[in-house]
Amino acid sequence: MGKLVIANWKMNGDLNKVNSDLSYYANHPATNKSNVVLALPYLYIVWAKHILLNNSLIRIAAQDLSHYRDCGAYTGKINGSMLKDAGVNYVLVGHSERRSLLGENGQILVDKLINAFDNKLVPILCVGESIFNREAGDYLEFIEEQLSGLMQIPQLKEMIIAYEPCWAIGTGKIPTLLEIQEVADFIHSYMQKNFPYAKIAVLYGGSVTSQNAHEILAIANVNGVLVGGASLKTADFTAICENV
Ligand SMILES: O=C(CO)COP(=O)(O)O
Repeated sequence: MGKLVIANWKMNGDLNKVNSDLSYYANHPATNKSNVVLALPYLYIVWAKHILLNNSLIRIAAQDLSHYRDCGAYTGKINGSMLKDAGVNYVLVGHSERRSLLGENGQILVDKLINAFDNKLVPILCVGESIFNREAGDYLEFIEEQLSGLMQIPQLKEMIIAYEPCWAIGTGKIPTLLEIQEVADFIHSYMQKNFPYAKIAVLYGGSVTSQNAHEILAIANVNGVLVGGASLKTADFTAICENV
């Protein structure tokens, strides 16, 4: 399996954009691949599957799921079984915007991950330090703490960890290649030590562009990229996908 390129549209786009961008990606050899994943707003997922039809290899991710595992009286929530039903393959969990804006952490994230595993979705857990932890030099301890909830998940099998330093998201600032490699190596060895039976991929995210994607994707232990802003422009996202 080649390296993954995952677009996180966040709360952007409309039906016109879904129609035009996905038709374009489905017909472009650089993007019509099973290692290209689009994380769309919930509302557009079923329609996106319709546009992609059966002949497209592109996979769909959701940007979140409920921490309530059963269906029921949870107004506004979306369960893992509904995502599976809609043809979703992957789901983001614990994106730093949700951690900081909505206070998501700890048990809520563990429950979301269990909801994903129980429904055969591959979760993409986002981790990453603030600028304070980076400057204080305790960023690896911080990330280890963010990973520690995984110990509560016996059904952990296949999952993706996205290293997204908060200070690199939407800022145009990006760690050096050695800094990315250090954290990717750290995450791989943590997962190998604690979950030797699991299939793990580690991604980098934060100010990935068509200019820097090539060298980031060349780092051995980086198994792909998670792209925010640059994934909203079809030419830029296609250029990033041309690197894998
Ligand atoms: O948060 C991100 C992807 O999940 C990264 O966003 P940017 O690529 O806009 O920095």
